[in-house]
Amino acid sequence: MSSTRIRELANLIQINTAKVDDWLQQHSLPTPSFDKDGPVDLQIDSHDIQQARVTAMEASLELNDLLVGPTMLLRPVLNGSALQAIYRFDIPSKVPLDGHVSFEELAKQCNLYEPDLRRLIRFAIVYHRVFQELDEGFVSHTAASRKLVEDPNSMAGVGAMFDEAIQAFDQTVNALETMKGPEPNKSGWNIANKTDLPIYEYHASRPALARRFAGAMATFTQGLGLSPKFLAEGYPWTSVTGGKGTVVDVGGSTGHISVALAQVAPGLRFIVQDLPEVINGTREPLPDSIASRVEFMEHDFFQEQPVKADIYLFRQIFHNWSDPYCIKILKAVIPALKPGARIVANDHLVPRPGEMSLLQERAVRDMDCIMLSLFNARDREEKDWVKIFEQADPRFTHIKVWMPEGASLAIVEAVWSG
Ligand SMILES: C[S@@+](CC[C@H](N)C(=O)[O-])C[C@H]1O[C@@H](n2cnc3c(N)ncnc32)[C@H](O)[C@@H]1O
Repeated sequence: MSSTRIRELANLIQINTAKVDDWLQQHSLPTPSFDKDGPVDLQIDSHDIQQARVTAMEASLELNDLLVGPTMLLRPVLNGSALQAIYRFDIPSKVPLDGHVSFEELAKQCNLYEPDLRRLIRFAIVYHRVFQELDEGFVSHTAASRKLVEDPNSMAGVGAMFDEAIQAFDQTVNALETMKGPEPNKSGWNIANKTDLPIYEYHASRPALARRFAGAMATFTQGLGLSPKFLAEGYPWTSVTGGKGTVVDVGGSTGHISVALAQVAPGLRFIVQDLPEVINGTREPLPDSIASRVEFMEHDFFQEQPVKADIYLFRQIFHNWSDPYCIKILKAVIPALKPGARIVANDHLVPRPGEMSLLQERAVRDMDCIMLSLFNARDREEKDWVKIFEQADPRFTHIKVWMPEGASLAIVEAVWSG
């Protein structure tokens, strides 16, 4: 098998970590650990061993970045200004896909002071691997920055995260301190945007923001374990419906999930419901093979559900709302439910401590805290899911929660026994 960069890095990590470890043992120094009594600093006074330590650290960072991949590298670090500027001034489209552009020229095109633009770009280069500077003073693309040119949803994701969400994180503790209650307009996002409107109502009169948010949703479903295939393969769509029937994709945004599901369940019809500004905004193009089975409909899920269906899918909906609002959403579906109809939710499942790997648990805690900052809402543990169904109506029965193999989102199912 030929050597690749990732194998080379793994070797570097192996060799240099062994050098550090041998040296620490020879000098009877404690091994690094997160234990309460573990060493606060590694006391390495040998230049060579210090060098081995740095080599192992850098190789592991590069290996991490290569294995994580460009999409995930576009996610936040502590300072979001570089990616915010890249979004705000649409910098990726100003860098030629082949060749390069000077900082001076780029600054002119963005109407920015060149030293400021240069430092922001250099931050993005080292933190996000967005752009590179192969010749000093000249900017060219990397895979991540090219993705921002070629994939408008990725660019929308950067905008939603760095030109909207990150400002809400800053205000979250202020919101917790000064605003009490379950309402969706009591969040850090509300303080940051100086508005009493909840985020979706605020977006309603700002179609560009609504489109950006919908585009961001579509790109964030490309993360590890978030592919629609986990929902498509992890739920028995065909057996539950006898192979034909209707699925309402409530809050289905661009329809990207229904498009994926329609491909695995050829007998099912899908109705994607969302707010008017989303339904009339960016829509997923429908492949010919499924176009006749996927429809779009304006519907506010706090109003009575107008469609009688077999399954009502709520993917990443309930985590945008606090419990009393989730209960209202469920109650609004009840008039349309026939016995045996299913509610299927697809959301993160908050684990008990230690139940998931560190990386998985970080992803869930990350999303849970984003829900807090933007919506004054939350992700839920299994018992919380059971509780909201029981509180909405005791005729929701057979409540089951499971995690498809490799998925990041759990499937929650309740059957209407009405
Ligand atoms: C987090 S996104 C999830 C989108 C999609 N289900 C997915 O999994 O990608 C939440 C969606 O709920 C929609 N939404 C918010 N309030 C709504 C309401 N009152 N009625 C219908 N849809 C709403 C938003 O427009 C958005 O598309």
